Amino acid sequence: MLSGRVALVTGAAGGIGLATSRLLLQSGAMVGAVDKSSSLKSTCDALGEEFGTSNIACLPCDVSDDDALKNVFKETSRQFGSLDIVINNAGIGDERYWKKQIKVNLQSVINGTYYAMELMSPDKGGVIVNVSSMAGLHPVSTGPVYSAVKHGVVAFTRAMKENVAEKGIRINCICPYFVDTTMGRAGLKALPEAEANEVLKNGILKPEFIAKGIMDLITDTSRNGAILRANPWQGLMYQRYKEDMKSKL
Ligand SMILES: NC(=O)C1=CN([C@@H]2O[C@H](COP(=O)(O)OP(=O)(O)OC[C@H]3O[C@@H](n4cnc5c(N)ncnc54)[C@H](O)[C@@H]3O)[C@@H](O)[C@H]2O)C=CC1
Ligand SMILES: CCCCCC(=O)CC\C=C/C=C/C=C/[C@@H](O)[C@@H](O)CCCC(=O)O
Repeated sequence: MLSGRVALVTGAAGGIGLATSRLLLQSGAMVGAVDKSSSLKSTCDALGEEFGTSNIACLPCDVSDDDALKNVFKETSRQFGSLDIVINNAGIGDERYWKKQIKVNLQSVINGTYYAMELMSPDKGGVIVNVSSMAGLHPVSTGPVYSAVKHGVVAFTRAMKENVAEKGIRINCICPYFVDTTMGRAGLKALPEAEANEVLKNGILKPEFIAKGIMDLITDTSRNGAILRANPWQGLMYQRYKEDMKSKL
């Protein structure tokens, strides 16, 4: 389905980013895997074993370092000959380091979007998917700065739809509920008991389910500026805004 397409995934060493990288490779894409984790190399080696070493580029990088992020975007395009898909996924969820949250969870998404616009070819139908959170739609008292930056990811994605469309690119966003990853488990642990029990009652999503939602945003060429919610009781569902209703009248 994505044969010959080139993707860059940030936060690819684990969790949602790893699940998304695997699904992209299974679908025939080549993947530039970006992460600051020391486990990135072993992850890429394993993916190379399974999908072919020529289809994966291991690109260590701290996405909050603007120049380093720009370099891995350029390297992905250089190594594979183009850049068609960008998944701005890397993120942290720790209010003790709230300034770092702003840099990792929002600044890197903005930078990644602009770098993608510079490198994507206007006639190849590029697509950017930004990973926000349910906290990007519903403020969470235990994560005020996390909520703020994730709201920013949603707003930035929606605000950029016309700007990217001028370059033949689409930009979309996914907002997951709790997902069974390192961050998700830590976030759950940090909740007051009653709230944690509520989350467990609602259910925890699998990273592979979010990867499928991201794939939908990549392959559905009708979607630009779309906000896709992912929760255990409704599955994948597009957020509706009044301009969507107007356009449907
Ligand atoms: N797990 C969950 O419950 C939810 C997660 N999300 C979002 O999904 C995205 C992925 O999170 P998960 O896979 O759950 O977390 P995770 O912690 O399992 O994976 C995040 C990956 O990003 C990498 N990373 C973190 N900071 C980085 C930096 N400065 N530079 C490069 N790589 C960096 C980590 O090394 C890790 O491999 C994040 O943006 C998160 O906010 C959204 C909603 C729910
Ligand atoms: C600080 C670390 C957070 C861990 C990673 C996440 O982002 C987990 C998800 C964060 C927030 C969840 C918010 C839940 C809100 C509920 O009150 C409910 O109203 C959600 C409604 C579901 C929907 O709108 O689809």
